[in-house]
Amino acid sequence: MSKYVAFNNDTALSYVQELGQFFPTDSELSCYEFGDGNLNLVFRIQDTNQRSIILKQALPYARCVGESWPLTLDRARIEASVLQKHGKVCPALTVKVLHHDSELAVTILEDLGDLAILRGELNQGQTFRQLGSDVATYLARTSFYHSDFYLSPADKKALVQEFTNPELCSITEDLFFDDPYRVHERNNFPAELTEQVHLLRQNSTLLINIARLKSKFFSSPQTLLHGDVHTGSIFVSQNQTKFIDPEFGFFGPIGFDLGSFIGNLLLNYCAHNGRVAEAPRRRDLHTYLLNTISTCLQVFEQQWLALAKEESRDLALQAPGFSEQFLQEVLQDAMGYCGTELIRRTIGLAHVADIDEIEAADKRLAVQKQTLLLGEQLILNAKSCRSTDDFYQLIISFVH
Ligand SMILES: Nc1ncnc2c1ncn2[C@@H]1O[C@H](COP(=O)(O)OP(=O)(O)O)[C@@H](O)[C@H]1O
Ligand SMILES: CSC[C@H]1O[C@H](OP(=O)(O)O)[C@H](O)[C@@H]1O
Repeated sequence: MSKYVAFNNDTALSYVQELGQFFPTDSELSCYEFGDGNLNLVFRIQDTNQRSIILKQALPYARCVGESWPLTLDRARIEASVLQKHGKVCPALTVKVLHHDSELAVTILEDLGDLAILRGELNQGQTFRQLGSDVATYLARTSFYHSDFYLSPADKKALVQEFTNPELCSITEDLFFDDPYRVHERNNFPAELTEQVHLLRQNSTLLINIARLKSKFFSSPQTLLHGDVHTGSIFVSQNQTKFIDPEFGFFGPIGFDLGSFIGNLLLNYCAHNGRVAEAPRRRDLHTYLLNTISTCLQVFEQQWLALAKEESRDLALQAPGFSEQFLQEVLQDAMGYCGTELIRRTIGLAHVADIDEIEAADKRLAVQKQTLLLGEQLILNAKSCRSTDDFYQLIISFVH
């Protein structure tokens, strides 16, 4: 019999007290639930001396929809294990796992409450100098050390099995590659976008590119991805960056995480057109976002190629020039996935606050038209991207 039970504030608190590991004995503890994500419960347990931990628990369904959308509890195991694997190769940029119980689908994490979620900060016009290089470092190190360049074929195949994540992958497969391109009740966009959406769905070249991206998502186990790199999955301060929430993790194409991240910066870029009235301020924020994208691409490339040169263990993959060729394809994939993130966040089920919180309907609509068009252009032009500079110049040519 399963011991699973969904916690409330009281039972989460008792569970932590029984573990007896995180606070001095006789501490006066309190607990409250404050999750704002689409899927899980998140509790903070704290004492009266500023000590606190986070308890995250998966529900047997998607929290944002309810029991009508059942969802595997195994996502908690996947999330904790990805964090442990990524934390080994990139400890400074990964939230720490303090405890995990797969049967209860519970993970206890370090409390990052001194930092803030990146999406909210960007929406308030905050900037973070180290963001582009930190994200690049996380993506380069986690993707390289879980790739065929580094792992033995046997270890890699065992890990691919351990991180098979069919139910969560199926959500991504539906929301990124199917729903936006067909009529579906999960989609969500204003009537004024109908004509643009209709044209998008009739673009046969676009649909072939979407098919290519989905096919690669299905069957390209290049590395252990985070699987859901958006600006709501990154905590930041002026001197720290921490990744959380990799429950969509699985072995997939390296370009998926990189493209998702850049897609979220571009969603924020376009949203500023509807959020920030003063032109000079808007220009500064746009410049910051473009510089962050440029830094992220360059540092990712530098670090990935350096790791490939110094740490590759597979003989054939060390052939001179191969890692550069491999990386070029990663960049093309990233540009395509970046486009799919822009489109699905505009007309699919899961939107972003960057756009949805724009109060004036006409300004919001103008932003939605821009993100849809930008997404389409990035997907259509992905194959012509041969370098990080090409990637950056293509973005510039579409946003200006
Ligand atoms: N380690 C943490 N420290 C502090 N707050 C956290 C931590 N992990 C999650 N949270 C809070 O809980 C919210 C939801 O967490 P998230 O992991 O994104 O949940 P979901 O899986 O439901 O998307 C985050 O936006 C953040 O406010
Ligand atoms: C019903 S899942 C929709 C969407 O939510 C996930 O993000 P998060 O849990 O971090 O809010 C993921 O991006 C899914 O595509």
